[in-house]
Amino acid sequence: MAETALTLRGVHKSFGTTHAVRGIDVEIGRGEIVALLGPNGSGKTTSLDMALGLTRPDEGTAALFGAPPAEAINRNLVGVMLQSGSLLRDDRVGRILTMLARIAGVADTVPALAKRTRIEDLLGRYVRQLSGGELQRVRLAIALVGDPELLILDEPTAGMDPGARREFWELMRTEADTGRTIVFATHHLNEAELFAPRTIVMHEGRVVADGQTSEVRALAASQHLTAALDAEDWPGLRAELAAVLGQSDAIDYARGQLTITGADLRKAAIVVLSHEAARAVELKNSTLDDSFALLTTAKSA
Ligand SMILES: Nc1ncnc2c1ncn2[C@@H]1O[C@H](COP(=O)(O)OP(=O)(O)OP(=O)(O)O)[C@@H](O)[C@H]1O
Repeated sequence: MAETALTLRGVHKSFGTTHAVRGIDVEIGRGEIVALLGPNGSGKTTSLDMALGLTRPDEGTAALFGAPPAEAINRNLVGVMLQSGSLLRDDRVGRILTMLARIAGVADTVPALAKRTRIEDLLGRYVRQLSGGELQRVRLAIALVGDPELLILDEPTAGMDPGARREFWELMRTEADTGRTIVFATHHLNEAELFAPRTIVMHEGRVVADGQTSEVRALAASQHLTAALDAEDWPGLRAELAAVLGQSDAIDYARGQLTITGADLRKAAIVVLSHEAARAVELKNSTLDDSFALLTTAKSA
């Protein structure tokens, strides 16, 4: 079998006037765990749908294990947990799983699968009786029915509280340890950091970063420097700062408050600290979400 689990080559997709995916190239090797990160509407779902053959690209090609997506899916190589697609509310969890396992020819594996995904006590429940977190665990079990090589998850923890989210990633860790390839879309940088060695960042239909999650994180790392300053002191300090700030650093002064954002503001901090008029000087590292915003806006500018 091909060493590459998922390939998107030069894919574009438009919906009417919305150019949702603008020529992306992605190759994911077997056994990799990859986070697909991006804000709402950045093209994550459309890209995964194209990889799965659910949406046809306007241009470019998609392949799973070197073959057309439908072929890999028919061979039970792929398990999916999509945002769309609901389960029959008036059916019992156990019946749904058994039915799907029978179709896949693995009916005898349901008890072990239920144990692994911690849904044993849910098997007798109706789908309509499940909480959001329970439903997602059931959907994960369904994705795992055919013991797929590749697991594709589109925002699997959407709507979960922090406890359910933590439990979900614990389950996923067990699945990852079996050597499965896992690709998941998320809005949460911390999920990428905790779980995926590789992160692909999408913004406005393009890949704006692709690499080791720690590198992507470092690329986006930023600092914020804030200080209080009277308006008459601002021109003098601005002149001093001009000598130490880089082109990509953003500087703003309004209503007595100075704010600077940049990758490394240590020199600027020394300048501001040594300026007598500046008060309440603070230098902070950005939060993960700040970094993400900086990364995506910087690339689209
Ligand atoms: N079937 C569709 N018809 C019309 N527009 C669509 C359709 N599917 C997606 N779009 C548009 O394409 C763009 C990309 O959407 P997509 O769902 O791929 O983004 P996303 O990154 O997965 O977003 P989210 O994080 O909100 O799920 C958006 O502007 C969206 O409104």
